[in-house]
Amino acid sequence: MGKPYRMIVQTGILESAADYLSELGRNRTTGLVCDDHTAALYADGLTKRLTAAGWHVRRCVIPAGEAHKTLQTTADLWAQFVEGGLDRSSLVAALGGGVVGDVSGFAAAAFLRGIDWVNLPTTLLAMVDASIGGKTGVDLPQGKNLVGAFHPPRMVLADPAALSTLPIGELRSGLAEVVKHGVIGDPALLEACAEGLDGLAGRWEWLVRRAAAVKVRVIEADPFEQGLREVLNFGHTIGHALEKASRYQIRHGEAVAIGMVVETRLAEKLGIARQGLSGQIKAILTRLGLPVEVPLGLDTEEIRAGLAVDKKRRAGQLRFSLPSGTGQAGDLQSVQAGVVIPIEEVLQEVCG
Ligand SMILES: NC(=O)c1ccc[n+]([C@@H]2O[C@H](COP(=O)([O-])OP(=O)(O)OC[C@H]3O[C@@H](n4cnc5c(N)ncnc54)[C@H](O)[C@@H]3O)[C@@H](O)[C@H]2O)c1
Ligand SMILES: O=C(O)C(=O)C[C@@H](O)[C@H](O)[C@H](O)COP(=O)(O)O
Ligand SMILES: [Zn+2]
Repeated sequence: MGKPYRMIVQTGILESAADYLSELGRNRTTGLVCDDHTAALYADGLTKRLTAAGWHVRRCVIPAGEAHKTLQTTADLWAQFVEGGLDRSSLVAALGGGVVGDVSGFAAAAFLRGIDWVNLPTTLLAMVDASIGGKTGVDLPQGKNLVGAFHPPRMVLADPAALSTLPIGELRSGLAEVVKHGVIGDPALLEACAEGLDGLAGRWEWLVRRAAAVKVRVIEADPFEQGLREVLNFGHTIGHALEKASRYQIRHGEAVAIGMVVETRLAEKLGIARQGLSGQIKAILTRLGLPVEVPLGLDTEEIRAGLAVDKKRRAGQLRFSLPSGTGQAGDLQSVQAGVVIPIEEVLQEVCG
């Protein structure tokens, strides 16, 4: 296990990020990694405050979007780190969503054989999921997240105030992972999500804390995915294949939403899930405005190719993390990992 690190969820915390980061050492250089959008929205304020606190800030901007979660973007970042004079005492600070976090963390993991980084998540998805647990990495043309490293951040500061500028489609995408965490281990999250977006107004800090807490429980028990952590992949075996087959036109959370419904139908057919569970999950996702059906027009062979490279496979067999019911508070037993299903059966369910 890496060094323990703090995650703080607090509205307005980005305003005092410099104070928190200074706990990790002073007068250091930070490579502040943002994408086009977070650079325009949040980088100036943060740079000013970090500079006032004695940090030397080198801003490194990457293009926004999953299509840029690549080795090329990582190589561009490494070049910016060198030009910016980053050394082994420097700190990479990822200011953005899951894409910025995954690429920055991976760049930090390999730069000079590994330097510290912190995560300042600005999307709901990154606050409740991507910023936690140290999975970093990039996509290859062959599939999602195929290259990466476990490299936990030194600190995570999540500021729900940043959600005020987040486009609604991105907010919905993050809610899919909240629903996933609800199924894994917190019925209160599912009840809140069943109220729809209007019912969540004014409750974002509560929601982020509660959803993040489920992931924290899982990764504390199994940081390097030796077993239990695979439950966090519920919806992802199919979700990742759909993302790739859509050339990343489907957002990660949207693909996971569809993946959770289809994978729960498979669980019902296998007798793992009680009948009606897929309908219950589908109703909550629909209420949140998330897609629940595989879009027409995706190429079956592309989906097959995406499934075939899933990282949970063993000896050529696809393994799924499937729910039996919805989680009980304090219990992480509702999703069963390692369920083997033949690819033709899966494609039949996905493509009809
Ligand atoms: N490492 C992990 O454990 C983990 C977990 C879940 C997901 N992921 C990965 O995370 C990625 C998805 O993350 P995401 O949904 O945050 O996507 P993203 O990083 O692409 O962000 C979505 C969009 O929102 C913009 N944005 C970010 N913050 C904003 C703000 N506050 N206001 C306005 N716009 C803002 C971004 O520029 C981008 O256009 C996927 O690559 C997925 O594989 C990783
Ligand atoms: O942290 C995990 O473990 C997860 O599975 C969380 C997922 O939501 C996330 O999308 C993750 O990036 C998937 O990891 P992968 O190992 O399937 O690439
Ligand atoms: Zn995910």
